[in-house]
Amino acid sequence: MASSRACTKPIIFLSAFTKSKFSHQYHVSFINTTSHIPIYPKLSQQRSLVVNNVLKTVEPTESSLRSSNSEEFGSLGEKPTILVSERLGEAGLQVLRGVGHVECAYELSQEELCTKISCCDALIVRSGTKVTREVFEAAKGRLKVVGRAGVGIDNVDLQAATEFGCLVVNAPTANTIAAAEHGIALLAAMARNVAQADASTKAGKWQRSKYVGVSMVGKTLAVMGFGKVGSEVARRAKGLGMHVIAHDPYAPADRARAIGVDLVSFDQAITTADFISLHMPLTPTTNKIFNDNTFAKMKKGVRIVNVARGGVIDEDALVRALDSGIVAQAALDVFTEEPPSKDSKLVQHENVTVTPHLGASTKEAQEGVAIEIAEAVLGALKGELSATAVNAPMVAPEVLSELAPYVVLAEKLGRLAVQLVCGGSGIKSVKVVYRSARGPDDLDTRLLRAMVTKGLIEPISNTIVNLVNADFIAKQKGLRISEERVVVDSSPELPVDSIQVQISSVDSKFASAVSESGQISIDGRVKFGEPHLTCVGSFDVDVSLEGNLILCRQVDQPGMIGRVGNILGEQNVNVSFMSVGRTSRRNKAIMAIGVDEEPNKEALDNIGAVPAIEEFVFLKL
Ligand SMILES: NC(=O)c1ccc[n+]([C@@H]2O[C@H](COP(=O)([O-])OP(=O)(O)OC[C@H]3O[C@@H](n4cnc5c(N)ncnc54)[C@H](O)[C@@H]3O)[C@@H](O)[C@H]2O)c1
Ligand SMILES: O=C(O)[C@H](O)COP(=O)(O)O
Repeated sequence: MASSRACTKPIIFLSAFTKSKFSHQYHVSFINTTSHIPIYPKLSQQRSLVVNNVLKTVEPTESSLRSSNSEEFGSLGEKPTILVSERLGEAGLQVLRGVGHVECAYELSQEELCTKISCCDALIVRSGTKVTREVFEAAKGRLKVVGRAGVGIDNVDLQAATEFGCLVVNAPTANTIAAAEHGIALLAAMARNVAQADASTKAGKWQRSKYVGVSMVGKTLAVMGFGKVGSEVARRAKGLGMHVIAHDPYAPADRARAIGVDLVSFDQAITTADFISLHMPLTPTTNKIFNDNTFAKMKKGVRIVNVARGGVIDEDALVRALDSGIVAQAALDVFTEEPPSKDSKLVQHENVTVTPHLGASTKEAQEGVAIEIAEAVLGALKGELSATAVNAPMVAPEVLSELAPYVVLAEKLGRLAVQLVCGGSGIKSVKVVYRSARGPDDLDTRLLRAMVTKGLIEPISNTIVNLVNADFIAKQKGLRISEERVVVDSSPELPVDSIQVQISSVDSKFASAVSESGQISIDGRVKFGEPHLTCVGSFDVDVSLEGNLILCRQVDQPGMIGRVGNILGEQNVNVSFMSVGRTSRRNKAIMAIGVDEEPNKEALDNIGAVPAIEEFVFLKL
């Protein structure tokens, strides 16, 4: 049950002081697209790409991206700088050049990369650039996004990226077919000794009996990793008349069945296969998963293709397995170390066919990957979160779209709440209570939690918080953020009825913000699409959260509004909203005053000097 109480006390809303609700300072709009998931939280704020939460609505079609210009990054003040450290298709470069300064600098040493990165907002890499923790450190907070023009992100230190609040996006679909075709090319080339026979013939020999191959039809192929590439390889191998089995602990059996493939256990796959094709990512679990033990279980004379990642094979063990004849042949596109050393026994082995990581290297795939990554990177630079983000939670576009105004509310409540704390950095425990008519499983609060966290942390530190690093930063600062869902009887059309932020075990600068249960507590809701503060401690208020806010507690008596209004007016401070919440007639009241400008010390002193005012606080939104 909710520990929070309902705000039931009367509210006096002073429309005479109210500016048009449309003259707000904050605008939020979202981009709805199937290829990009927009993200609100000023992902790139540390580089001032999105100031005052302004995001522009654009149609993120390919054509609009092509025609887009740096105005979409208007708040950056200048075009973003994008470093492309490996060759990228021209179409993608053109998309990038339409909006940013694009520097293509290939084969950089780690030192050179670290030097350049401090001047870059985005970095685009393929598999050849190691984006290590040192690179993120050297970026000094400027790097907002790393775009991996391809699938595998094992060359990017994701943990470091997350800690530095840097989004990592990849382009996971455009090279699938190219990789699958290369897998099949290697399979067939290996089975028929194409590479070896080619070299021998070019050397003037005519060795027809030496290069007798093996047939593929009717043979069992084990596809290890039944994802995008694996399933396309399986489909093609079926077309070659092979019997295809697959191992993938996470793949749905019905997807495999649909293309006539049986999902089997790891051991079943490797013990029964004549050919094994590797298509799993390199992870701590798959690292050297093919080793002396696993080779020993394989059928003698098995043939192995690897277009996934070199690291999934213990390469020394593979040499031993080739020498002993357990593995008859291998065809490898990828290596633990790339490029492999010139005297690599594996590369030089006569039963091994090698290519230099060419799986994704078709013209078509590279153009597709380049466009895919350019769109994802530009989206991230605009404050959107690409659907291909790999170190941030995925939030469905429709969820984001309906949460848009609540996201603003959540950040502002966090921002207000922390300013109510004496010495804000001592906060340890925060609770966010969401009141909603929807069932607990029908509201994704990760984005809201991230924004409350952002609001809580940013005013009291120089850390920039976004959806990528919010949970990490909170944990790092020892801030425990718990969430509570309260089902209320309101419209299920609205995702959230109200949000309450409670901070416990702290003293407040404004004692009236402390609720009866002892925590600093503020509530807000979205009204007319705009965030409003609706409750402070035990007092109901109703003030639009824009500009800045003065909260005063006074003895409820006539003339208070006029007196404070006059003081502010004399200092040319424009009052945008006023609202008074009171406990009972002529008793205690809280006056919430929205002001466009920051009042000077004299104005604040004068407000404090009004005899009926018992306490007040100025809060920056
Ligand atoms: N050589 C190249 O140029 C090239 C090109 C594209 C992709 N790749 C690599 O191929 C691999 C697959 O790419 P994809 O696009 O199909 O990725 P994907 O994510 O679509 O598929 C990977 C599959 O591996 C499965 N998997 C994870 N752990 C596993 C395990 N322990 N055992 C078996 N399966 C496991 C996953 O469930 C997933 O279905 C990646 O390593 C990628 O980097 C290489
Ligand atoms: O993971 C990938 O996408 C492939 O390995 C392709 O890598 P590349 O972009 O370096 O060719």
